[in-house]
Amino acid sequence: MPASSATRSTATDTARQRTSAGVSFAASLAFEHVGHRVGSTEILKDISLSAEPGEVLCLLGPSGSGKTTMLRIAAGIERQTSGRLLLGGREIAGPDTFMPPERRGVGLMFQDFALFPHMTILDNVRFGLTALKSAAAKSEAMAALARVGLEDAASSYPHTLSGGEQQRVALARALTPRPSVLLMDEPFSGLDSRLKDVVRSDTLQILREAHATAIIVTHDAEEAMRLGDRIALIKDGSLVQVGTAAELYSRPADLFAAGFFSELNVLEGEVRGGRVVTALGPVADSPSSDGSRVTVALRLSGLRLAERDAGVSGRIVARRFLGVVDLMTVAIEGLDQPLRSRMRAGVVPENQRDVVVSIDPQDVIVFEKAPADR
Ligand SMILES: Nc1ncnc2c1ncn2[C@@H]1O[C@H](COP(=O)(O)OP(=O)(O)OP(=O)(O)O)[C@@H](O)[C@H]1O
Repeated sequence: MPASSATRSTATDTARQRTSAGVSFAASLAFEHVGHRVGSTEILKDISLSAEPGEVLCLLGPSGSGKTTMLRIAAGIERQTSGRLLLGGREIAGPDTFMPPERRGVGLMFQDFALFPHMTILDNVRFGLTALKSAAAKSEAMAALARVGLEDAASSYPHTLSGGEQQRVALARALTPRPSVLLMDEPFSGLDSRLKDVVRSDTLQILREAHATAIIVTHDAEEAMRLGDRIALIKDGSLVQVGTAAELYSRPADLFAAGFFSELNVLEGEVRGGRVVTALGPVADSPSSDGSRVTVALRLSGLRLAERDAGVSGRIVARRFLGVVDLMTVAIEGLDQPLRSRMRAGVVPENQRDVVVSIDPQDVIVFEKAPADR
């Protein structure tokens, strides 16, 4: 009898019970100067990027930046118009080469999971194992279900499973043929936010156990930070920056990259005597010569408001309680636009309007070039 989703163990329980996957077929996947054009539209521009064996690489970028197109090219569903693609160092697509999708050993998992509704969970998982005899395929598929903690759901149908369970079945199905690289397009976007956390950490653990190379597309910076060994930030078909979460957060390549990882106040600054000076006073050191114009990004958490202290005077013009923090908008003399601050809730008394504004140097990022140059 099929197990009902109510009697099945939770994702957290199953994370403990799962059998571990001794799969190790990871390969590197490299884009070398890949460009893609459809008619007169340039969708990808000279992308060079490599996912190393066993690495989880997140492709992060706004809607329409070209992330899905990169996955489609990697899978062989689409052929790039310039550049080369290498799998384990071997060219699989280039000016004179094109290996068809079924020979690449690259797995694909899309956001809607795409389970076949009329097939049992077991049949869904063994669907990709056409090369194996029936008994071997069944035991491989059962092992894959055990890996995601859903052995007892084998004879159930997809609609009886929760969103998180369906996602784990889709992951089992994608991993069963032991792809050398697994490509995942927004795999958690259909899950509600509480379930997302559990399923994401389960997925990461399963990918680690399988030693799989994975490229995961997301438009959510926090998701990329949680999952990726490295993050590749894409904008308008170009690679903006690639690095660890800490590198992208602390040393963003430009204002766009900085704004993708935190909400910002943006100020104009000028270098005077080796210091960047803004309407909030000196905010950072600078190697640039006196008189250079710079752009200063200040994370909202770095704008401190106090009743009294050293700093410039400001007036709170709007305030919103967000639970852990208060989001406050503060007008400052000499600045056309008010600035925003996120501070621990209640630190600034509710009736306080006039405040002293100072900054936390850790939350200041200086861009030496003017935004127009970017
Ligand atoms: N076959 C096509 N013909 C014309 N334009 C296309 C084609 N495929 C993609 N595009 C365009 O290329 C751009 C990149 O699309 P892509 O789906 O790769 O972006 P994305 O970053 O994955 O976006 P999303 O997060 O919204 O899925 C978009 O502007 C899209 O409209």
